[in-house]
Amino acid sequence: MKPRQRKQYFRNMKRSDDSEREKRRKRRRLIQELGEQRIPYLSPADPGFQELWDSSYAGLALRQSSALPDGLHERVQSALRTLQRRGCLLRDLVRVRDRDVFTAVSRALVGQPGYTYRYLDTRLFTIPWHCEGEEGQKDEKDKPCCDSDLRDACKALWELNQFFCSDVKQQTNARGVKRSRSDTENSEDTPGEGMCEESVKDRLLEEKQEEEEEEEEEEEDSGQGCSHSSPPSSALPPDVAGLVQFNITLINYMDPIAMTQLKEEPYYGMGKMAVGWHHDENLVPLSPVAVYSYSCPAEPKNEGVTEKDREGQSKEKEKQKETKTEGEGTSKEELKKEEGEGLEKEEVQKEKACWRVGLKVAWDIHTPGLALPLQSGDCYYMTDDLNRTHQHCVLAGDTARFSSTHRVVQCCTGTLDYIQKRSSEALENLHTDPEKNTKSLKSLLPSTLQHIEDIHNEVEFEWLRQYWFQGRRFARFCSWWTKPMEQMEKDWKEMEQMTQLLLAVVEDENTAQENRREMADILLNALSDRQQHRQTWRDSVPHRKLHSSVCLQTYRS
Ligand SMILES: O=C(O)CCC(=O)C(=O)O
Ligand SMILES: [Fe+2]
Repeated sequence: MKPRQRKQYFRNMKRSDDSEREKRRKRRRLIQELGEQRIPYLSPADPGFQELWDSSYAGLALRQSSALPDGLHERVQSALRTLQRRGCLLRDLVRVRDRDVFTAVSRALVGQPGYTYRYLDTRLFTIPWHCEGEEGQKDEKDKPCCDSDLRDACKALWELNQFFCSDVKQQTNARGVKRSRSDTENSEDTPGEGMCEESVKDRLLEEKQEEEEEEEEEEEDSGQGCSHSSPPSSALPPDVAGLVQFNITLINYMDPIAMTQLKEEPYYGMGKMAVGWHHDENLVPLSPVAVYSYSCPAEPKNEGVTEKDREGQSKEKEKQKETKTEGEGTSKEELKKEEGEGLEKEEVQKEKACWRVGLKVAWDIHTPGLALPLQSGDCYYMTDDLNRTHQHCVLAGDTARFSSTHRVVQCCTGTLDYIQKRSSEALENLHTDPEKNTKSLKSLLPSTLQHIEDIHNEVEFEWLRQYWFQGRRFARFCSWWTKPMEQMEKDWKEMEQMTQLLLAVVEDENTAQENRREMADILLNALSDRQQHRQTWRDSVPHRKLHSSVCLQTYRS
């Protein structure tokens, strides 16, 4: 295991409960002291919105639904509904601030066969998408891994992905030209700068944000950091061939009627959040993200409730209006003023009925935030270094909504291909005597032994355990991962044997004293690391069991 990975594995455990408690206490105090203060944010109806976008959010591009061919909308929307109907979308159990929490949105990962995406300590496994003309990905028995319904759905998402690959590139090029022209014409004034006066409260706010971001950044730093000495091809800039190569899409779905516990956006007062402030993790540096947004009526079971609720709400509003205008002793001016305020409120209400993406500059409380409403079928792109320098959140509207978020994931340690190669590297050190049917270790070189134990941990914690709890949930409708993961479990069992063999060597008094000590050190380190990490998994097993309703195989641990 690379030192960095090791650090990541045990990061959570090293933090003492005390410091966690202290942090929580501090956060609560800051929120209290902040009171009602909010940082301004702009929406399209606000003056200065476009200027703010151009100056502080230039990496963001909106593609209205009309930019996509009609047929594509139909196929993609039907695909998203299929994923939902087939039960492929599930709330993820992720780790935030040392706690296991469910995401408010339900998700599925679709993408290149054999790819995974790791976020917030959870590794998702792709449902493979299918390219044009291809019969579909086959599993090991040469059978299609999904039925035709799902195959078509994944194909539509692949088609959308193709569209994004070329369109993002064009958009970026076009904007680049526009920007380099305007750079020479415009001054560098940032509208809105100084809008928020410095005060003690600002300072507190800043501290609060920094603290939260620190945690988010830390998450971002986790996972598949590619620290290989020579960069693998996947770490190269994403558009070396002149084309952006999105390799996966993370699908999101949420029906706000069914989710009553949504958090309020805390800094700007933007409204209820379906996804809190974050940077997207584990992407190739500077690669873009393309998002398709589809707001739709809620699923049939919820539809009645939704309609009824809305009807009720608007009747209530009407009633309130009536009583007010009829109110005696109200002067004309007062009426006008109230009407004006009412309009303003209604605008805000209308705006909040729509799903929006929120953006803010990271580490900054002076630049106003940006809230961009998304009509059904609209897309937006986050390009250049927007994802690094800014954070985004998703603000829930009134209807249910899907999004398909296309990314270029850092895949140097995240593909099946990669981990299979690592496994074989480790197993090369196992020698089987065909006659006596006994096994032994070929090399006892400390660096080799260390390398093998690292792989052993990686296979167990980054893949097998993740798969049993997260990936296996879709085995009932897609068999792509079933066989390779069974094989991986077999490999892992051999690695367990190798650890036993090493233990025997260390315990054998005939082994040279000097080597024995060194080997014992390596073994002890590896085993205590493994032990700690298994404990962490054991601690979160009850939640994960509930979540996946998958009975864990009697898994040795
Ligand atoms: O749904 C969206 O618009 C974006 C979702 C998002 O930020 C994410 O999945 O990381
Ligand atoms: Fe995101």
